[in-house]
Amino acid sequence: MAKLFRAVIMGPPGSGKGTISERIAQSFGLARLSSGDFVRENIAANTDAGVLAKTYIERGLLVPDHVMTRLLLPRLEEMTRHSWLMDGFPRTLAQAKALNSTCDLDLVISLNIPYETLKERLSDRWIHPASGRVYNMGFNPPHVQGRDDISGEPLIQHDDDKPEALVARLRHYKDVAKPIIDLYKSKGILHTFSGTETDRIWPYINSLLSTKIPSTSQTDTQRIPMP
Ligand SMILES: Nc1ncnc2c1ncn2[C@@H]1O[C@H](COP(=O)(O)OP(=O)(O)OP(=O)(O)O)[C@@H](O)[C@H]1O
Ligand SMILES: Nc1nc2c(ncn2[C@H]2C[C@H](O)[C@@H](COP(=O)(O)OP(=O)(O)O)O2)c(=O)[nH]1
Repeated sequence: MAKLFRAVIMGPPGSGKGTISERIAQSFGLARLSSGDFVRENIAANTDAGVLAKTYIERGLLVPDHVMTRLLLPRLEEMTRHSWLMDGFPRTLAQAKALNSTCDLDLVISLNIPYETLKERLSDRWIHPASGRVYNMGFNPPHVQGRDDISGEPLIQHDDDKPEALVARLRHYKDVAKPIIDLYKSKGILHTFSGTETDRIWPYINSLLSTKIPSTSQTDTQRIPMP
């Protein structure tokens, strides 16, 4: 069996984590894991952690570390035979340390995107809440305006994607991400990509991963469902 590969993608809101994760999953056969999807699935399934998480999300807060780790780490432990890419976790140093004690990461991708670019993208971001599919009216519009391509269901916009909420979100990201980035830098696994366009960043990520994942089985591409 090819060596397993574990990676994390980090970046401020709107930096392209979801878009790039999708490309990586498709090109390299990694399972794509999203902490936001896990949270939403747990809320939908009414699990204890989901019920607790909902009380924070409804108030626009991050879910506390102990809830996130309780939710995610058991899932990662089940994935001993999968290569994966995680989007949205860790978001705090405590989460990074908890992840560290569960598995050895091979690589961390950090996206460094200018503020003006983030603002433009997020004001144009529409989401299909059930699947997490993301659209941008300029970059990747849905086939039918306001409707998800696969299900035909309505798309929504998050309140916290509005410009007035964005400054605070970005400041918060910078504060909490810095120690995590420093940690991964010191481990020698951090790779930072800067730019204003995903299509221009992607070839660099693609060629880096081509050197790191020479022969993963291409059969694992999937969004992992809840048990
Ligand atoms: N690692 C985490 N730690 C704490 N809360 C989390 C974490 N991941 C997700 N959440 C909670 O779930 C919500 C949805 O997460 P998700 O990553 O889908 O969206 P987001 O916060 O809008 O991120 P982005 O804009 O960067 O895509 C978050 O706003 C937060 O409340
Ligand atoms: N105009 C433009 N929009 C882009 C580009 N890359 C991604 N987008 C869009 C897709 C989304 O609507 C929005 C944010 O991207 P995302 O992948 O959801 O980011 P993230 O919040 O998961 O980090 O920006 C890009 O390169 N140009």
